[in-house]
Amino acid sequence: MVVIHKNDSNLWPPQTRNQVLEYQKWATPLAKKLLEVLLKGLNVNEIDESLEPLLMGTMAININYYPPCPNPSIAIGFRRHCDMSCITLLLQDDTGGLYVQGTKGDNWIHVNPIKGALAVNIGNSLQIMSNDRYKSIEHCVAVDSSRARISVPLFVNPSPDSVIGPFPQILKDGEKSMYKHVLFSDYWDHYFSKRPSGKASLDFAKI
Ligand SMILES: O=C(O)CCC(=O)C(=O)O
Ligand SMILES: [Fe+2]
Repeated sequence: MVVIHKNDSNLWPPQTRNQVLEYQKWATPLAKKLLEVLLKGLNVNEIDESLEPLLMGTMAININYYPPCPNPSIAIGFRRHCDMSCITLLLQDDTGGLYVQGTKGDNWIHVNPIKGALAVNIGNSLQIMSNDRYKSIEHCVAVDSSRARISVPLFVNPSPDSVIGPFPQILKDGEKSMYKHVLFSDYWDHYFSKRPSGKASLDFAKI
């Protein structure tokens, strides 16, 4: 697994660096457009220079490889979790194996791979900023007994020095804030040190 953000593109092995950077370049305006559509629903009409670091200040791309597993019933490819991002654009091959939690929280739904399509997940940061109007999606990955799988998530994250909390536009009419304002890098450190399962990863910011 390799992580890329603004200034560390040199960490990518030369064999994949150009393709990864090209993909990131292609996906950035798409991510912005998707965020703009989502933010319109929160009465935020434009992602201007002041909002850009908050919503998409850090882009990270992972390449996940899941080898075939002889006994999938006792193994997991990726444990249940919510991403820390605002949104995640997920490219997957045709093996399948990604499951998302249904809205009632009691059933797993398989995300069938569709050629040429990206799955778009809401992450914890957008749930916090939207004061729960948008819900981060809990997901996990099962392994296959005979086929390998590759997925390429692009995480659209706040910059580490962003302070995230519900947008003032949402709270202006007296709506109760569900979250405190937290420094994204503190939240990130907590998430990766404790690895909280599923939706419990929102507790750090909950009031
Ligand atoms: O492999 C996948 O489809 C999902 C991977 C994932 O959830 C992640 O990297 O956060
Ligand atoms: Fe994920």
